[in-house]
Amino acid sequence: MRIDIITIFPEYLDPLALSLPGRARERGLLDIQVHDLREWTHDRHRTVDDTPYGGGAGMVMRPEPWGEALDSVCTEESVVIVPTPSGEVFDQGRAAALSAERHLVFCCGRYEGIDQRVIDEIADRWRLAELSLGDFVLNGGEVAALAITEAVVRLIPGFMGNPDSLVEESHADGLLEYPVYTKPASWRGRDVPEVLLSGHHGNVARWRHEQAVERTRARRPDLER
Ligand SMILES: COC(=O)c1ccnc(N)c1
Repeated sequence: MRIDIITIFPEYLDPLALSLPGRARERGLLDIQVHDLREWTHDRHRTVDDTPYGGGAGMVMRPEPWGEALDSVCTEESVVIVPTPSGEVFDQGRAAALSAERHLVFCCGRYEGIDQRVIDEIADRWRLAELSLGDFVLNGGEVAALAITEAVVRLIPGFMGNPDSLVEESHADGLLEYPVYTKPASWRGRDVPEVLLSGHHGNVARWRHEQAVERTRARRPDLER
């Protein structure tokens, strides 16, 4: 998979060089390129924003630099992701679908947003995904691009050292994950549930499923089937 991220704060994406994505890059599973949107400006001040038509506070990102950046980066197989609070809510199912794609392009907006004609241009020429991390506002799309990238690339076949660890994750089966324990068996007077020390795999599996159902019911009734 190749991922291109276009932003006016490229250093915000430095964490992608660490840990999982860094190792996958070395193994050739993943190629991530971060681009400064100002590469596609031509004025002395490298201007990327201007005042909004119709008035109002703040600034809007100009369409020209975005248009040139997308012309330069996108191909016919690109999925162009625009992180925005007004997008569809990103979830594990979407992460799995995106992990099967060959090319993701992230457009990280700042200010009051990107001129709508850029979004319309993307929708006409490539596959557009306007995605939200949830009902809250950030100062820019970079944090969301980091989160979406991590959620997606860890699902790429061959990416995780132990693929078994992906099977019982939260949301993988539509439920929240069960509670986990490790040594010591007793800690500050708190004991590990007996069933987990029993060595009876059937009982352990049953207990874990019951815990996942109970936790989902309590915290995320919207996920209940
Ligand atoms: C500028 O982008 C955002 O504020 C944003 C992006 C994705 N999800 C959100 N909840 C907010």
